[in-house]
Amino acid sequence: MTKFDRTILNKYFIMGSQNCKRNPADILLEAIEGGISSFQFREKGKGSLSGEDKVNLGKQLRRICKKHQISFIINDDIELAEVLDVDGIHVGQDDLPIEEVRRRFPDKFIGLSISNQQELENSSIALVDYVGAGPIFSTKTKKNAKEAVGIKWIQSIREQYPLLPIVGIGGIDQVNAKFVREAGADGVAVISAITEAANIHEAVKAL
Ligand SMILES: Cc1ncc(COP(=O)(O)OP(=O)(O)O)c(N)n1
Ligand SMILES: Cc1ncsc1CCOP(=O)(O)O
Ligand SMILES: [Mg+2]
Repeated sequence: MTKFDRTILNKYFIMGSQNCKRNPADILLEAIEGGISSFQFREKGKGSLSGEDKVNLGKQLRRICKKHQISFIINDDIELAEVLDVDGIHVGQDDLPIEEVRRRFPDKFIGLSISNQQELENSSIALVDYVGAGPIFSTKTKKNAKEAVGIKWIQSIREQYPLLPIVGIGGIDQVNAKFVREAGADGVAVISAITEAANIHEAVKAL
């Protein structure tokens, strides 16, 4: 049983090998040293690994997170959630329905992507531990990402759900992160602001 604590959303690092110009394990270690609060393994999109290679990388990154007591969240891949004994699972609107994820994983924490009011109204928010709100700003990292919704989307969710843990995602960097938090988010979820940084320790600290 992994107890969910909203502070893990503070600096939520997301990465797969397709985001890395060098060894993913080294990047994750440096990000942990810099002060990330959680990690999502998102092996997805052009250049990503599959099959045994994906599992092996997942195991390596899982071990690193366990050693440093950093929450490990799997993106989309329910089968790998079991193999890697993850702490949490993140799914979006086009993934396995949240009711099914909760039924299969009563004791893990679950995050759900919410990009607009319709998705918010049609989702069983009571079943999730947190929501990923975005894309807040435009992103070059995810092809076919939805339209950027701006920080007003965070304000809107916060008004409707005063206690719901929220993490902003999409185009967030060291300059705009503070606006996301000021709008009511518990934290920021980032890929390129860390993976593309020349100095990963400094990049995480500055978020
Ligand atoms: C924290 C967080 N928020 C949102 C997402 C996006 O999830 P989804 O909409 O399912 O898109 P993919 O990441 O699966 O391409 C996320 N991964 N993490
Ligand atoms: C996975 C995902 N979901 C919405 S935007 C996004 C990509 C975020 O990447 P970046 O932090 O580099 O904009
Ligand atoms: Mg998904």
